[in-house]
Amino acid sequence: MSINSNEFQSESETQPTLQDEEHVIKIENLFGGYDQRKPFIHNLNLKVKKGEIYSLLGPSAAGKTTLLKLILGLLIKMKGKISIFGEEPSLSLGPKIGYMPQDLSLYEQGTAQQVLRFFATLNGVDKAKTNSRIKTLMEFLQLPKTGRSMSQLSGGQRRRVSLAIALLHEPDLLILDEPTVGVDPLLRQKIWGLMRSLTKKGVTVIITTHYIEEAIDGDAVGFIRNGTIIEEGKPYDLMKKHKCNTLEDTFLALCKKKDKGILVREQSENEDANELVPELEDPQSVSEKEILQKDKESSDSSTTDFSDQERSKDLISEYEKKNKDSKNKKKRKMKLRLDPKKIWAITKIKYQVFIAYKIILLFSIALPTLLVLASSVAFGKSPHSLNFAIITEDEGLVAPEMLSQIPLLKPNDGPLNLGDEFAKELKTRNKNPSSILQVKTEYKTIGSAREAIEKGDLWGVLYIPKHFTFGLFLRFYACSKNHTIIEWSIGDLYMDMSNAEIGLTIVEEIDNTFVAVGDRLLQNRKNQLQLPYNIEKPIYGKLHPKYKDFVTPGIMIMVGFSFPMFLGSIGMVREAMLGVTSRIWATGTGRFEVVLGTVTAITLLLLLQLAVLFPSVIYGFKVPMEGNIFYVLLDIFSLGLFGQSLGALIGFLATHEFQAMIYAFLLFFINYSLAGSVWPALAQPQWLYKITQFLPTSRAVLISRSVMSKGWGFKHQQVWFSFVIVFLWLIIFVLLTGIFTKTTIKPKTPWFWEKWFQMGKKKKKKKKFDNQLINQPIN
Ligand SMILES: Nc1ncnc2c1ncn2[C@@H]1O[C@H](COP(=O)(O)OP(=O)(O)OP(=O)(O)O)[C@@H](O)[C@H]1O
Repeated sequence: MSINSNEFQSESETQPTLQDEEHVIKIENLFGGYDQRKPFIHNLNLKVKKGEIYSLLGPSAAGKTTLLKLILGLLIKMKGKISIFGEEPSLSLGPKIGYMPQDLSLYEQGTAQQVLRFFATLNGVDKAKTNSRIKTLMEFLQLPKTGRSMSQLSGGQRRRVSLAIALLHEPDLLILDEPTVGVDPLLRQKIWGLMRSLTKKGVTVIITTHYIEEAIDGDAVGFIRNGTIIEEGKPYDLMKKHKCNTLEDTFLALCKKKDKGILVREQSENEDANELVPELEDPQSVSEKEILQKDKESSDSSTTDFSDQERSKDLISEYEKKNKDSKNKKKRKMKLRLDPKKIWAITKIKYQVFIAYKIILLFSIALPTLLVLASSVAFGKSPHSLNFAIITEDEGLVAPEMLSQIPLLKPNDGPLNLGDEFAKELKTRNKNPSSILQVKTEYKTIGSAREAIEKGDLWGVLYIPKHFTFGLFLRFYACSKNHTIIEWSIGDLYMDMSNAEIGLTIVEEIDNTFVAVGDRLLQNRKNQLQLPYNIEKPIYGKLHPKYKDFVTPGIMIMVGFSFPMFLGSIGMVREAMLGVTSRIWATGTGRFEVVLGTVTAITLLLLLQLAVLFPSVIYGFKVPMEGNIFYVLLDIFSLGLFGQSLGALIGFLATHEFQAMIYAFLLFFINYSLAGSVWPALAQPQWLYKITQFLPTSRAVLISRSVMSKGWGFKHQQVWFSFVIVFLWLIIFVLLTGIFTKTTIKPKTPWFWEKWFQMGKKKKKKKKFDNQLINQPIN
């Protein structure tokens, strides 16, 4: 069933709340744009009456979108006056305005209905009305009723969803940036019919369009070129005035007159300042090509009539002063608006994005658990199956009179050969394929074994010399100090030490083998070689601690911190790039509502992650949990919030997802390596340790480790003090997030970069100047 504009109109219950002010939009001497040093919009004046359709017409890059953003308060003006409904542009006007941006500025996930419902909530439309409005608008705009996601709709259908959003809450003012692009002629007519019927009810419409001729149906037209309105008036009046049959010709004629005027003025100023400027009779004498070229040049260089450096400086200082004044005023007026419905709508829409990628969502929930699993499987265990050779040339001790001098040796043992004993013990200890060493017997000379190490076939070789046993006998029982004898009693260990962990493991195994041989031979005095102290049952931890018990709290904290940081930053940048952020601001949704909605969404995800992680860690991987689990939860949670606020700041600073990813990676690796998560922080140089102990991540790792392996709680100084540090960081960063997350379009580059670049430029200029001086020929 198709619905025409009149049917739609009957549904509409627009009750304009306007007083009878004549002008809904009034702009005087406006300067503003993206670059605060070169305001693209300059000296612009415009008036839109209540209940009229005002068409803003101009070539590409004329400043139409920039002007609309200034009207909406999404860009900060530098000078001049903008009044909408008699007020300065502000968020509180959001519900009165329906905005359709030029770009789609919508989430690609979720169905058209879901997206419409989201914006209806942000615009304060109640539930019952939302459904009927969505139904009517979808029928009117010929949108498919099937639950297809936005990404499956055609370009034109998506733009119609975008238009529907602007119309949803029956606003008093419609600001439509090219609403008829991608729409067939029939529907275009319908849209104009709809606008006409809405204006009859008091709604005001400001529209930009590329189809200049469709503006003939509007009430007023403003021709914009190079950031300023060159003429405005009623369409037919303008056509009549410039003796043209179409609006397009009128615009061209106007441009030609203006250009000719400038050319003639410039010429006359140059030739004779007193000569009269001739009246422009024939605008056709300046070609269209010249006009387009001129427009192109001015938009490329972003220069405007207002390009004079000195004036620009005045403007900036005026702008800064004004900004300060308005900030002071705002401070007094500022009210914290927190609408739970809006916050929940933002949380829900974020989930729509997650849910669209189900596999990724499941993976995200399981991610911390998978990381702990990977680390407990792969980290902290001793290396094994290491190829190792032993070459012994030991001739042993054969003289019985010598053997009898060793009182602790078992009698009638026959000749003693410590080299053989050692080789035998080493093989016995490492007989399984998964033992630490794989003892290789094929190497007969030390040269061949060393060659094998060089080739990477062996990790090491132990060489036992010819008089090893004899040398040891003389050294210990005859107490010989002779250098040669001592040399006889020492074997040589050649190692590939390129992998420290493997090297140290082999050395430890050789040490243990020597002790085992000694224990076996000195059987009457077992433990003769044991160190003179006992390691008692540890007060905390286990006698043979596992690395996974150490590393798990660290990994949990790092995931709890970094995941929200990555998700927050990249999500924010993506939304800003899509234009969703400014569209949300335009509905009048406050920054804290957006921040809280996002935080809730990520926090819910964090909760899901913890719900999977904790049982797996405690029951699956058997990591000890000696203390109260609540402290660990609180710890990860606080760090998660900290990660989110850091992510929001990154989102503010970065202008591209790639940039956000680099910032986030940088912060992740700094924290990963300095927080003591996978290696004790006490291994750091002392000066660094003193600094890193104040990182929130270090403190969080310390808390979780203390609670999990020592059972400490709040009463313990280390725990409460660490929580204080974590909370302090959290508060500082939440405040910074609030300050930086502005409801206006963010600067292209962070202010400190800009300062840095300026300093660089100044230095370069100075250097150039110095070079010029140096290169000056000396007369
Ligand atoms: N995000 C931005 N940052 C910096 N400059 C911008 C940005 N967006 C637009 N501009 C510049 O501002 C000027 C006016 O652009 P604007 O988008 O307002 O033109 P427009 O009249 O809407 O053009 P079109 O009809 O092609 O959309 C152009 O020179 C453009 O390069």
